[in-house]
Amino acid sequence: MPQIVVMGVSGCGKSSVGAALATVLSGEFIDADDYHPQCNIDLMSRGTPLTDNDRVPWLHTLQRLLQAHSKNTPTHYLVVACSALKRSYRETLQTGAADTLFVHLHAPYSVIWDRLVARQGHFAHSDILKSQYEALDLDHPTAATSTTNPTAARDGDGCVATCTDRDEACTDRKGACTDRDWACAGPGINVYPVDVSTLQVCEIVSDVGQCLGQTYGVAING
Ligand SMILES: Nc1ncnc2c1ncn2[C@@H]1O[C@H](COP(=O)(O)OP(=O)(O)O)[C@@H](O)[C@H]1O
Ligand SMILES: O=C(O)[C@H](O)[C@@H](O)[C@H](O)[C@H](O)COP(=O)(O)O
Repeated sequence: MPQIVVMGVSGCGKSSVGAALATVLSGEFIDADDYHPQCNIDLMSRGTPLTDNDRVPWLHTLQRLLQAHSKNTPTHYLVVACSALKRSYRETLQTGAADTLFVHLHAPYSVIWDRLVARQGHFAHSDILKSQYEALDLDHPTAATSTTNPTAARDGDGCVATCTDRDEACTDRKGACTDRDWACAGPGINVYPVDVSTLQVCEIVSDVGQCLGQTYGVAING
């Protein structure tokens, strides 16, 4: 069974969805938040965004975990909640774990902002959210494009450039690629976009779980 990385900006629901998805898949769950060095936690607690350099050791730790899982041809899924904001980060995570799939939880800025402000007991300060959207480097289409966020708006246009490629690239894995299937975000990177604006966690898990079930022929629990 492959590795599933649940990705997106801080507050999009990675931990909630990732943990629930691992449960219905009878898989293992890892929260990338638990692998940040203390210096990164200190920065984010103060509302200071991480840089590429800050993220490198953290991403390599996660990459080793994904690689170890992939190499052992496991009989269970590994679900990792990790922001994976940039394409280069996703490529790092997939190094040595080419069968890793990504589920991108996305919503307009205002939706996520409200959730972050309401969230209790997390080290990340809501002030990092703007930088998270700015860092988000998407190369796959998403339905939601926020009018308040120029990065997201640009991604909507980016769909035109990527749709043709992803149709072909998906053929290897599934033989077909529709908007409801795993979208290919470039060679070797498969992304499944989910608009989390209105869906509850259980609905998101059901949606992703069904897609996985169709792709891998494995029934999900619940
Ligand atoms: N689909 C959803 N609908 C409503 N609230 C959600 C949803 N997913 C997560 N939340 C809430 O939003 C907040 C952020 O979710 P969390 O899982 O911590 O996100 P992340 O791990 O991406 O930072 C939490 O308070 C969580 O309960
Ligand atoms: O790359 C980063 O800047 C961080 O990893 C960030 O994306 C992540 O989201 C934080 O760890 C906050 O944690 P939550 O995403 O759980 O809010």
